Amino acid sequence: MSDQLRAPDAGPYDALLLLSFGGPEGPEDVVPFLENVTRGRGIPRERLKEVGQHYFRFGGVSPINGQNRELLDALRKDFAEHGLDLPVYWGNRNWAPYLTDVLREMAADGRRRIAVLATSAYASYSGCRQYRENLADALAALAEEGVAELPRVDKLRHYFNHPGFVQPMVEGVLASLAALPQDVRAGAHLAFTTHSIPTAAADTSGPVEEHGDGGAYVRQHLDVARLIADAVRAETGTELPWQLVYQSRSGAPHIPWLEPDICDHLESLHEAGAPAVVMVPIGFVSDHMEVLYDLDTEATAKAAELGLPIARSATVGADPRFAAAVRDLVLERAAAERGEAVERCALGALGPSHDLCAVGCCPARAPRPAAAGVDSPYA
Ligand SMILES: CC1=C(CCC(=O)O)c2cc3nc(cc4[nH]c(cc5[nH]c(cc1n2)c(C)c5CCC(=O)O)c(CCC(=O)O)c4C)C(CCC(=O)O)=C3C
Ligand SMILES: [Fe+2]
Repeated sequence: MSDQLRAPDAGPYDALLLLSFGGPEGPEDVVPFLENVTRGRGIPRERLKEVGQHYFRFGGVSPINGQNRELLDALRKDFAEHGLDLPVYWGNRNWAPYLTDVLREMAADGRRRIAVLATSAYASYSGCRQYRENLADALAALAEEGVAELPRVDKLRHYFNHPGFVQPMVEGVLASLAALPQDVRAGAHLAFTTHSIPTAAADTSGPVEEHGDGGAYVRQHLDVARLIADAVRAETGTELPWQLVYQSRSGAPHIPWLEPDICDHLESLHEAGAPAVVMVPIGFVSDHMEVLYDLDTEATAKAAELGLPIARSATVGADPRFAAAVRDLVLERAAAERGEAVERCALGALGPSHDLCAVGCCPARAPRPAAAGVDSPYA
């Protein structure tokens, strides 16, 4: 049989779990959802009221669940088209379908070795370890219930620099530039945006060797921003000025978070005479609430007030190239787990991210058990 026809081997994995944030599906879900998200996180009441309003503006429905359903469809379609016989499940950290429930279902279906794709592409406590803690919590809950054989969960590596994540965003930027008025296009600024996090969390993001000065979180985002800016220059022949900026700040005002905020950045650009801006939300996998509210609503209104032409480029969402990248990540990890030599696909200067988080990678403020790392209590 030719290579093309041989079915790809996902062994030892017998399932893929799409693990996401979760979001409300109606007005009555909003407050309990926010309580789930912020339990023990010290978010001021005022901020919660304000974020609740963002959801109510959209009928209490977060777009994230619909986007995950589309991604599930894209993954199943891609796997079927490539002869990869691997069932795909979906569970969330903060809303139904809950992670614990889906892992219980997977165990009952006889799944023993699960590859996990988190809908978060970069290192950080919020984007990586917190998902691993929730996996450990879910396994602990199943053990408590007396589930005899707990499945083993392996979280797939960070994919911020995988071409299947980067290339759709390059196209998105080109499309946004084309949508700007012709006379301002050539001078447009690219504002790459991601979720602000406390500077202390950024500085300790990634493995211990990468701590300090924004840590792996900032370096990974800068690498992706540079890759996209370079690809756009190669395509348009114009070097557009760019900067990495932040959005969706939360937490108490006296705690430092990554800055500048996108809205302050728009003001500075306007003052400096920038003719137009494309916002590029590289920190997010789909157009969820942070993108629809903080960029498409708030920042877009700020730009209108300044008279600054603005566009927002697409996130990868359910792009077939992203689905193919997920297949690549599963097969890469499967081969590595079988002890085979693997080629790991990665663009940019940083190289492919690690499979297993080391001790001290993206530490929590208060240490808790986390699965899928070198010190996981669930081997
Ligand atoms: C790095 C990062 C990502 C990207 C990685 C990833 O995707 O995981 C992300 C994604 C998301 N964050 C989301 C929602 C929220 N995040 C909050 C709060 C926080 N996020 C933080 C960080 C991140 N968040 C942090 C440091 C906090 C402060 C509280 C704490 O220290 O933990 C709050 C509380 C209210 C507020 O303070 O904003 C909400 C409601 C949704 C769902 C959106 C939807 O419904 O469509 C998604 C995808
Ligand atoms: Fe968040």
